Amino acid sequence: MNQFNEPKMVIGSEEWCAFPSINIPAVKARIDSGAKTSSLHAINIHFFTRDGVQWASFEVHPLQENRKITVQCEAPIIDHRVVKSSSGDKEKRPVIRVPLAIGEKSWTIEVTLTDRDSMGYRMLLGREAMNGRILVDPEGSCLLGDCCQNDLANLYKAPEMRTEGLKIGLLASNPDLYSNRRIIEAAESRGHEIQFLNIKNCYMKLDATTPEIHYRGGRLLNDLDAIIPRIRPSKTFYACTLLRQFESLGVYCLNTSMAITKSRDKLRSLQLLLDNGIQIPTTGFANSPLDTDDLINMVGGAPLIVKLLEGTQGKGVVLAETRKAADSVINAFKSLNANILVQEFIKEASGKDLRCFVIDGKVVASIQRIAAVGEFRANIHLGGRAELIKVTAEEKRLAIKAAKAMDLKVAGVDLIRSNKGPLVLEVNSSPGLQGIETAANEDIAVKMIMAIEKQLRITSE
Ligand SMILES: Nc1ncnc2c1ncn2[C@@H]1O[C@H](COP(=O)(O)OP(=O)(O)OP(=O)(O)O)[C@@H](O)[C@H]1O
Ligand SMILES: [Mg+2]
Ligand SMILES: [Mg+2]
Repeated sequence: MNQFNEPKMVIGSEEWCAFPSINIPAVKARIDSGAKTSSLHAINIHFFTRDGVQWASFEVHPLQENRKITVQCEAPIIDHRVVKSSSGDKEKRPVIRVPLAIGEKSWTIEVTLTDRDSMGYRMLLGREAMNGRILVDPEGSCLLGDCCQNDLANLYKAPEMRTEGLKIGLLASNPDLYSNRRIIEAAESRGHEIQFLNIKNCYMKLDATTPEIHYRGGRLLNDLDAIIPRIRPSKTFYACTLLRQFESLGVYCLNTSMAITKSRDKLRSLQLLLDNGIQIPTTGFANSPLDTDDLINMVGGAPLIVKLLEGTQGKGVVLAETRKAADSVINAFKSLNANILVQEFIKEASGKDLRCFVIDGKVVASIQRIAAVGEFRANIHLGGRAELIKVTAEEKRLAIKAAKAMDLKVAGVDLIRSNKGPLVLEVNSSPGLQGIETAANEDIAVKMIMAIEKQLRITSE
């Protein structure tokens, strides 16, 4: 018996509960008597005043691994508390007081609001909320009843739970490109509705309460489930701004703005690769032509590679065979105010490199690119040819690690085989499909669509 003159309820280590007053009919909570406070996954928290009291509006994705179902909530804020998370980080969080429904019972508890997206559970029930009412059987799970997919579909309205029939936007510049045509085909073949969104025709309204994205002519782009960004380098800045807007509207972006920004900055991405223990060719970078001499020494002298930071398709990559040539090329670029990096030349690669296509932490296809005769750059656009290759386990691991270092869900990782082992040259966030689909005979576009389906699927686990 407890102070309420009722027997205590026995619950397991995870249970379904609900917050009816904020329209959350079901959320699976991790029961953790080791934690003092309870917390609920909340994003886009905005504070406002109502009748002289501080309130917050926030969004909850109540189901694990599902960002598609969003509940819009509002509640008065009773406090802001510093909470130490399980990882030891301190965070100041708003606190709300809401009735918790669990099993047949309901009582009011205090809950802190925080972004728990990276955690397994959308809610954590701590001991303060359980005091006097609950006994925990750590071996048990969902002792008060489980919720199956059907229950959840009913609770959160069935049409929103489908993983077919997603509305996908392909954010790119040219609908006729092979890669874009293939992505559109693949999405349609899997029963989704996909629309081509030309980056230059999208514009946005920044506003705390009603942020929006419009398409030329005024059409509101507000009901998309996912965006596939395919962004050419020259459009990175504007397209990433658009992507951030989509992200803040809760639209799932196959590659995030943050990941694309990281990988597009050649120097930053090389630094990030090194930070993650990934080998790259020795690289030098300097601001002033006065340091050219030492810069050349740093990468082991000539022959060496000079790369324009904004280059792509191999266009800004130059091989300087002698020290004199290196010196003049570097100084010529500098005098044009071009940003360059200088890199050790991996001669033993003999004009070959590897492209590993990574989707969702797996290498789905790999090709070897072989430079045209008399050329050291293996780019297909420069006459290189692609052939299927079986990459080693180490190379696969390296490619996966490199994509992860950039947080890219979809990445084309370029590797080069050196005497020191495989080195990463770069990580591309919008890797082309033509060369690799043809050589590897794989439907990579469909795999990209399936990664979205997986992300937006509903799980009751
Ligand atoms: N340090 C190096 N040593 C030897 N060869 C290199 C080196 N760096 C680049 N290359 C060759 O030049 C090609 C182009 O270089 P890189 O990939 O860095 O440039 P890019 O312009 O970004 O090309 P893209 O983004 O289209 O793949 C590589 O695919 C590789 O074949
Ligand atoms: Mg590149
Ligand atoms: Mg490349």
